[in-house]
Amino acid sequence: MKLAVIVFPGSNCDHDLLWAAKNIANIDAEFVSHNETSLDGFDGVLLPGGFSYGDYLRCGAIARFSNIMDEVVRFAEEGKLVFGTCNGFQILTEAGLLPGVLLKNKSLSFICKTTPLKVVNNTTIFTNAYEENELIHLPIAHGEGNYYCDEETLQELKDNNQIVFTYADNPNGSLADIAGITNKAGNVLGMMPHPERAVEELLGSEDGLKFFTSIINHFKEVAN
Ligand SMILES: NC(=O)CC[C@H](N)C(=O)O
Repeated sequence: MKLAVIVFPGSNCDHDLLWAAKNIANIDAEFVSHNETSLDGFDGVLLPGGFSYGDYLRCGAIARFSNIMDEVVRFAEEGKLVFGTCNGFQILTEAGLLPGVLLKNKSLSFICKTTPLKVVNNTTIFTNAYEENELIHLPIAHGEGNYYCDEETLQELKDNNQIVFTYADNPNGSLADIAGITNKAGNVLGMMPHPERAVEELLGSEDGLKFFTSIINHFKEVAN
């Protein structure tokens, strides 16, 4: 099993994501430039946080047209693992791979802190190692993390069990306290918090480790 970590101009969590996957969780992973046109040889793709293209127009709005995104769309459609954290989540919504949008935080300020979250769906390929409703602590660092969608979409998210993480203490005004959602098929996850920044005691929390363990569990299951 091998994962690609996409590097966009302005990504700043790409090294954190590769470090967490490769050096901490022992998942084979490699950087892939946004300019590449193929993800052959990879089983899943991770979109890191950052300020791709300087957040111009809207966060993720330009990155969504990168060469590699056709392959990310293909992975999503083929049911392969696709994950985006923070700016990665914004790119996934801009690409139409996840419903809704990320608006400016209600406070209009950039928020950088560790925040409590609830794992409301532990049946996904990204969260199977967590307990249902487990309370975890992960860092957030964003200016535009205020999730919004229309009522019909929210109902669909609820009906299909697509809401995966909710904030226990809503920091940014997100609708229904949403911190992370999947697509309908469950193979694409976007979340504003950073599991990759919480994988070592040194970082203040190890609560992100089970995110990577979940992915390993999933691939073990697929292999059997
Ligand atoms: N850490 C990040 O990925 C930040 C995402 C985006 N630049 C924002 O401020 O919302």
